[in-house]
Amino acid sequence: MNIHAPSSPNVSLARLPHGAGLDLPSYETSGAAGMDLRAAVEEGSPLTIAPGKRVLVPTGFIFEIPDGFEGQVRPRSGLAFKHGITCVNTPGTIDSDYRGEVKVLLINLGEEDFVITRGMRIAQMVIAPATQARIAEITQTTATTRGAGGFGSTGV
Ligand SMILES: O=c1ccn([C@H]2C[C@H](O)[C@@H](COP(=O)(O)OP(=O)(O)OP(=O)(O)O)O2)c(=O)[nH]1
Ligand SMILES: [Mg+2]
Repeated sequence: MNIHAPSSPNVSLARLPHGAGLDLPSYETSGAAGMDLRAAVEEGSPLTIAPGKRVLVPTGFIFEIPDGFEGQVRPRSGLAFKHGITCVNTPGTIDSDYRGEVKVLLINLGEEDFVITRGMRIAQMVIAPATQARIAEITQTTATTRGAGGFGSTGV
């Protein structure tokens, strides 16, 4: 179902023991920006998020994202709209040199318990270009029309 541009980066996934049998993260439509991530919670032991609480949900995979790219973990709008489930730290940042399991930090902003079962698509990951800037300290900044104006300085 995925359509790859010639410049699409290769992302390799290593399956952890508790990810056994799970479908790989996948793009659900040909133009989907994010691949859906699935919950690697134990079969028969669903994870319940009470209202106002947060949980770290395992995905069962280690990602190898190539240099020059990052993974952005974002909420799914359906879960957010229907149940108030979102990512606390959205977008979560997955560094290209990270070799731990990707986990999703969810919070329940709804009014009811939300139950996460094995294989449930809980969030999505966008692979995006990321650069490291050359950082230098200076003593004087260049003048601009905006200057220090911000936070609504240009009007509504
Ligand atoms: O939603 C997330 C966010 C991060 N991570 C992993 C991958 C990322 O590369 C690493 C560190 O993330 P981040 O830099 O956001 O966290 P930190 O609090 O700054 O931790 P660290 O000191 O390890 O960088 O944690 C996840 O699995 N899920
Ligand atoms: Mg960090």
